[in-house]
Amino acid sequence: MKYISTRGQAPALNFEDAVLTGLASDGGLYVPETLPVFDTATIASWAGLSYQALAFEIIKPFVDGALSDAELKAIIEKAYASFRHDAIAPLVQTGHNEWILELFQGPTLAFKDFALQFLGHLLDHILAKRKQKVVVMGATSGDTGSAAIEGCSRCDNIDIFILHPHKRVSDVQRRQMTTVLAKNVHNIALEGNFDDCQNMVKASFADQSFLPEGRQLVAVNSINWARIMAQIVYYFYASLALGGPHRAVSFSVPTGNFGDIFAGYLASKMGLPIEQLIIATNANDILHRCISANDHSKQPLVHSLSPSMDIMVSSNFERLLFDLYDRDGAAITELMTQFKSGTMTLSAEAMVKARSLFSSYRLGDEEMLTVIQTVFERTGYLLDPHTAIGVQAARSNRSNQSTPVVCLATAHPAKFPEAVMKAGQGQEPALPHHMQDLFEREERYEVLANDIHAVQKFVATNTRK
Ligand SMILES: Cc1ncc(COP(=O)(O)O)c(C=O)c1O
Ligand SMILES: N[C@@H](CCOP(=O)(O)O)C(=O)O
Repeated sequence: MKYISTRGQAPALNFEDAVLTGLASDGGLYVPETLPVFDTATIASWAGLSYQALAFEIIKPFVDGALSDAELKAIIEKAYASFRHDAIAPLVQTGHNEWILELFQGPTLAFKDFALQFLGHLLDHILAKRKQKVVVMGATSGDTGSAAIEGCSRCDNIDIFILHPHKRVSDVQRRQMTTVLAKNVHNIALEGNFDDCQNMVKASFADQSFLPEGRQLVAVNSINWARIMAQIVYYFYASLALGGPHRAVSFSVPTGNFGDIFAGYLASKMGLPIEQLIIATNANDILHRCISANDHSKQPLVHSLSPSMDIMVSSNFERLLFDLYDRDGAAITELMTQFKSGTMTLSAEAMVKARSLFSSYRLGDEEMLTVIQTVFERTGYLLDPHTAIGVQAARSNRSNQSTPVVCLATAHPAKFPEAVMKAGQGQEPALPHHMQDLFEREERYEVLANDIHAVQKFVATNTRK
């Protein structure tokens, strides 16, 4: 299977090179040239498989022989061994045909562990085989960073640099990153917002001449195809548990960089019956404005109580646009150039296609707190702020009460005690056992100005010889 760029100019790559390359040389994102499509009988035959066994079936066609079956199985086993629940992604019912898919049972308590545990072991395998050392550079609004550090820090062939917006992530999120004192792990608190961090990472991929000789950058953000690929699995897993593929299921997805919901879109293209994909946003609602009113204009970034979704420029939306524009790389290049100046307008045809599967919703902080409160009062279930936005989006946008709706619980509430306390839940949600001493651990991070030269100098200086 070949991987091609959404902008049509970069060379097509095989799986291994697509994983190591991250951003394409023309500024686009890699996507598979064709998708595997599974028929109903095949999907039905997967009912009852363990999460790991299902992951093998879904990931194997994308890997396309780059790993033997035994190697792929071993990577999957290692990736999910550290999850705290045997179901890996358990479902909990919170209403009539309404389900929460708990994606926070991994080591860093967010859905990012699903892909980053996998990617960490995959990189470990590929780099050891190639005897290659790389530099990982990633941007985080709070969750990708710790999951990437947890996934990659054990790999001696990697030096990892994570940029987070200074003072804009929760204390738990920051400490999950900055208390890892391994010599190959570096945290940069950037005096800017998440979009600044992400821009800087993308610009660094475009010109890597600042790196020491012989090193290349590898992406841990969802610009890396392997991230998206691993996230497709849980859409199939949830659907199979609720009667799929003989019954359609809808999904409500708290959305920022559009990676998670894009994985759901791919699941539907691969044959999984999905009725609705609901894009749930906070006050940084560019995707909601785009789907509801074809208004894809940048607005000043708002700091919300769901900080991981404080994102204005959603990387993976470009991957969807590529499909909406019939995979025309030139059209995407033109759109993205237009967007650089602040806004872009989608064609009427693209809007019709997008709306045939996607709907959207926006929820501000105050309403989000009410959702946490009311769901807790009725069911005893404590939502994190991001998941709460997804739950309300599901309740507001569902077109069919007889279709199960699955709300993706993207983080554990203990990562956001401030918001949960504001919702009036009395006591702070407890951190799991392995994080009990998080606030006693020593921290190490560097505060840097929002200046690409300062950041690149820091990366170059701290990359091990
Ligand atoms: C807790 C949480 N929920 C939702 C999101 C949004 O996911 P995506 O960026 O894949 O749209 C993120 C980060 O992006 C997150 O950390
Ligand atoms: N919410 C994310 C932002 C980065 O998204 P990614 O999926 O592209 O890594 C975070 O927590 O860092």
